[in-house]
Amino acid sequence: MTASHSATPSTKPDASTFISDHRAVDRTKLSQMYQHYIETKEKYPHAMLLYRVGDFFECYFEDAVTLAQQLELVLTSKQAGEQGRVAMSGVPHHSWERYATLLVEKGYAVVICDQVEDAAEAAGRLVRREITRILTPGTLLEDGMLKASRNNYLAAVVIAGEHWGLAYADISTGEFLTTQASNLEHLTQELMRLQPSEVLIPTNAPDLGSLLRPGEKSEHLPECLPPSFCYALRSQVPFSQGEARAKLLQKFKVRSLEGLGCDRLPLAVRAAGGLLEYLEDTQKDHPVFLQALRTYTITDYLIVDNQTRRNLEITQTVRDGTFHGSLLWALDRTSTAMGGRALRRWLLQPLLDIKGIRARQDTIAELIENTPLRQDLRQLLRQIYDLERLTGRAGSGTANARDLVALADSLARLPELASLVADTRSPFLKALQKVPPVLSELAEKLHANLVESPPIHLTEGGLIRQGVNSLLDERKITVEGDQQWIANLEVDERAKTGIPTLKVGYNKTFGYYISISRAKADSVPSNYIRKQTLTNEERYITPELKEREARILSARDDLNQLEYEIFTALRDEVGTHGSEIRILSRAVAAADVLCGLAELGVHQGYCRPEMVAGREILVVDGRHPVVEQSLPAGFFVPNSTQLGSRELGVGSSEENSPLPTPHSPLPTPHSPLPTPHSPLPDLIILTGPNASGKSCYLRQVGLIQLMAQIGSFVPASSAKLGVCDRIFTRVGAVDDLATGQSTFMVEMNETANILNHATERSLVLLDEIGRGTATFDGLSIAWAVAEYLAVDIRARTIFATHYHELNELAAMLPNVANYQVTVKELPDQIIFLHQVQPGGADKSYGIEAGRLAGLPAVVIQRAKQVMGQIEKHSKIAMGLQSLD
Ligand SMILES: Nc1ncnc2c1ncn2[C@@H]1O[C@H](COP(=O)(O)OP(=O)(O)OP(=O)(O)O)[C@@H](O)[C@H]1O
Repeated sequence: MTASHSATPSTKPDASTFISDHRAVDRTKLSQMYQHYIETKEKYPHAMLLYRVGDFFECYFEDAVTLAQQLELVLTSKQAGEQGRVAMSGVPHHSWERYATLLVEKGYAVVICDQVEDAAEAAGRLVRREITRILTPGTLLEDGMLKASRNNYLAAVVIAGEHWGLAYADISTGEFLTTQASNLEHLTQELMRLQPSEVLIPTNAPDLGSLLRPGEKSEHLPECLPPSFCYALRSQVPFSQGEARAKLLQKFKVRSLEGLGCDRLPLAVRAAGGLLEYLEDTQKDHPVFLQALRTYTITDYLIVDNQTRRNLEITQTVRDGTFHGSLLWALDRTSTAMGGRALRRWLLQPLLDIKGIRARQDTIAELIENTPLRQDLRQLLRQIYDLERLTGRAGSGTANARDLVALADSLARLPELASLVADTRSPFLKALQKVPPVLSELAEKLHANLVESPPIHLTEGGLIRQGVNSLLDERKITVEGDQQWIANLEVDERAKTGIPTLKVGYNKTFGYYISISRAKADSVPSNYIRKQTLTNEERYITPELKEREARILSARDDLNQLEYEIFTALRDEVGTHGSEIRILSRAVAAADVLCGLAELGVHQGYCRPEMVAGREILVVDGRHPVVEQSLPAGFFVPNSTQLGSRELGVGSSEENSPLPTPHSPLPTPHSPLPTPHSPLPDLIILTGPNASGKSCYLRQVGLIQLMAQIGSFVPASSAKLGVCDRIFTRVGAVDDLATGQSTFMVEMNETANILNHATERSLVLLDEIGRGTATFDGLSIAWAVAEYLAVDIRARTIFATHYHELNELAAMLPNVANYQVTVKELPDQIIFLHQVQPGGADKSYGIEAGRLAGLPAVVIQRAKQVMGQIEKHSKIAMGLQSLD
């Protein structure tokens, strides 16, 4: 590697000494290669062009500057003909994938222009180069560029007023879905759920084809699209109804879109068609194999907005964004990459349909009951590689021989899986029984053709077994014979010359040679022709050796070419079975998720929740699934929950005593605590000292509900749960500096969103409201919000607060109850019991918490004095008292 290519931090070069703008050059003065570079670059003005020159991929002009800056490489220059020096930066050819991945992760599209012939073949003329790959964040296939545990989505969006269409595909797994809905907020939420790597938007922007990197602003980016994604600006044409429809009909070889479920969804069709066109445009040489388009409806699933997903730490923690400590981390016992991705999808899209939930529960129950089946399945699943992605790579012609061997190994396991589940009742497991015989035959064929551990490179031979192809075998015998001749040559020549250190060697530049130490150089035979002199040795050739070499090299090239052809035919054959393999992959993924959940249920002592159509959330001895796993066994204190049992408008008149109308004068006090026979509350005011466990309890209830709606068993001794339509959370906000919003404004926006969208079927979890403003304002808002949720909406709500005044609501509203997290107060310390019990706390122990945190004693003393005074003269307390 030359210094100019080394991956060391860039130093600031003197830009006046070279040209870094390709438009500023006189092309006629550039040497031929640079002319070709510019021609190629102009076809892909918005991508980084990596151009193969010998052992490096190089960038010139502005791309060189970007490459050096983004990847901290040295920026240097290169003589480009009479024109002078141009900016240059480069990376070693064997590690281009690593550098391309980094660029793609930073939101760049990368075009690979490779040499497609040997420099020697070109013999003086310009080496032939071609575009071999176009990489954009949403169209990756390469193993090393994708995260095994998550899908890599390419999305396309079409917006028409308040209506929108969204299509998305993972080209590595073949998933392709589309939907249409109204309300742009839902579009934002859907994109946040998917976290696409790239989003296509049709625009009239002048710089079509460009890729906006995350955070990059553009007037062409509609406001409802979150700035955190990469956006590709595309022409409107492929997103038009006519073009898009035609593209879909042609791709899926159907006469109407009815079968795909989107014939009446014009925006969904336009988005899907535009996405297909993009794939054709960027993946010319790597045809993308997609499964039939599926149409879905966002309201068929539990809506968990982004805020709630974050607060409940479903896929990553709030504190540091890590996977470790998230719900997914706590639940994932899957054995395959496909199962891991499916579990993530399930968690991000829980069900509303009780039947669907119960079907998953039934399978988990069966797998829990049948321990041998569960264990055997898990054991076998561990031996199955990523069939979805291996098939995708085979279909697009990017799979190597190791991929095909892994695929064959996995396909060969499918009949074993099928026989394991022969007696199952579960439709999920039954799906594994249907292994088309053609797939077993394919596995056999791949095993019979490919060697057990083939090399990564496809053009250097060593891929195909003996006996597969007679021509190949013949050529192998010739090459082996020639190699033996070379091996014998060393022995013969040593004997002839009497030089025991004589060796026969090979290198790429000189081919085969005879090497003799310089000390013996005088005694070489006369037919030796000296070729190279090194410090300690002389290298020779003989006419005979060269003749043999030509034969060997040409035979070897032929051999390698034939092996490559046999290999690509096999790979294409795998591609033709893509659909069958992917159908089974999905079955394997679902079985794996359910097996993992069963395993988890057994080891963590989870129960099967009874899913009902009503509104109740009844949990006996519930636990937080993540905190429980982070604490030593037995340390977590279980707590029960009873919320919202009454069906609205149903039941006895006694049970359904009318609630006060919104904002009517507050009613007279009611019994503050629910007795076993009294109706269960819709809203719980939860008080308790700092760090007693309020937040943990809130989240526990939300997580149990969410787990139940993916069909999982839950951490509790028993549970009866009505299906929720949405889960909302509001948890201590942080300043949103990016949008310039204060803590309080973020909090109010989130609260407004909840009050505007929650229904009596929703679960609302509020962790403090109104703390970011003056005490009176905060308390008043908290009171009004609680009242609105309990009276106007009647959403099932847990409201954790340090405003003990809210406890008075329970005395006035029949569907509000007070609970507290208890502590034991000793003379010089507080013991956290983490028990949630009926009743309201009357103390916060905030000053005590300050003492424990190390505030100076005088400050603590003074704080106690001030508190005494406030309590004595508290207008808040007086005001509320007067409501009685
Ligand atoms: N049920 C429980 N069993 C055991 N430990 C618990 C339980 N609940 C909470 N904890 C522990 O107590 C710690 C504090 O809990 P949490 O953050 O929920 O308190 P909090 O009442 O919300 O505090 P604050 O009012 O200061 O926000 C947690 O980190 C957790 O480790």
